Amino acid sequence: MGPVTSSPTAQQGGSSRDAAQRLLAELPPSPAVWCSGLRKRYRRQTAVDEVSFTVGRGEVVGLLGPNGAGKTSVIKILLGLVRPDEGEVLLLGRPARDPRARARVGYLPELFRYQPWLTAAEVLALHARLAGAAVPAGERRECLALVGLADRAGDRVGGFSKGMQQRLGLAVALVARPEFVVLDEPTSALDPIGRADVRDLLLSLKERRVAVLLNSHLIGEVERVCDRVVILDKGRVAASGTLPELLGRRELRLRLDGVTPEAEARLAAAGQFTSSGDSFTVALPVDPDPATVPDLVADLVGLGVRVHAVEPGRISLEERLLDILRTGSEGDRR
Ligand SMILES: Nc1ncnc2c1ncn2[C@@H]1O[C@H](COP(=O)(O)OP(=O)(O)OP(=O)(O)O)[C@@H](O)[C@H]1O
Repeated sequence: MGPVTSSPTAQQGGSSRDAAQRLLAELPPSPAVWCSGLRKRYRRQTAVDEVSFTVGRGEVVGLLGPNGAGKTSVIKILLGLVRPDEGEVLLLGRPARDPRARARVGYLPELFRYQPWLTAAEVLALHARLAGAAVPAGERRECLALVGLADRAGDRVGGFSKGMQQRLGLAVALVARPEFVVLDEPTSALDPIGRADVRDLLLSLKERRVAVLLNSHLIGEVERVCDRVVILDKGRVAASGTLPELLGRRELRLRLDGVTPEAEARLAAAGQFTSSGDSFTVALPVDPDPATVPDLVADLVGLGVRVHAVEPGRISLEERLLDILRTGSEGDRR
């Protein structure tokens, strides 16, 4: 038999494989999470219903909703801990149950307990090993310092307060250099300083392009750190979008007396309004014409209304959330 030479077809195969690999390398990385059409029922209880959303790389997304809305169920499905009845999940571009994807994900569960006989440093070492990551001891110490537990590294977890255990949980979620971090109520046991620390920590993760999914009932916290919000209600996505998209609606708060039916019609022409006693709130378009407010006030005065106060404002995420949950849907639902 003569020497083995690669045939032109094999060379072509090789070069097209190289070209395909180059093309793949140039593609933007897959999102941290992509999920579509998730459904989960527990007996007669629908916990998750047609849920689809994405968390991009480096994005901080807030998952909001009332008790029982399905937030933890969605998180468990995304992490491959609960199998959905329907729907698909890709975690860092791989199926959620793929250990290679899960090794790159940090998770702080809502309810957790670490082995009380281990020290904080041992818990971190254990979790780094479980994730298959070779994290040097110095880096593990830094991780404890990041959550304010530097001086408790050698203490047994059984003697930790609830807040200290939650701080340790955060360190566990971060120790294996994750690309995606899921935090289920990370500040429920923390004091105000601890909450501020977590806020700084989330901002530093954002800077490092680590994606975060944050489930929290502390709406102000979500409003400060999240790029985007997904609101769940009765297992469904009631609304989602960036904060400017969700809070885009501007409001005008007025204190008026002598409001006649004509004046009410004029208010309604400016935007949908609600009233309580002498307080009127008009929902303005996202980008109102600069003349909208002075024209409205001039017309109201012309109609004999006495204008005591005019206060422009933007609604808070909390108000928007309550609005969405009370009306059960959202006008500009995405
Ligand atoms: N393992 C389970 N077995 C039976 N029902 C479950 C289970 N897990 C969740 N559920 C039900 O699914 C629904 C959604 O629960 P889930 O814990 O996902 O809500 P949540 O939005 O995280 O609530 P909370 O804000 O109170 O933590 C609830 O009605 C709950 O009772």
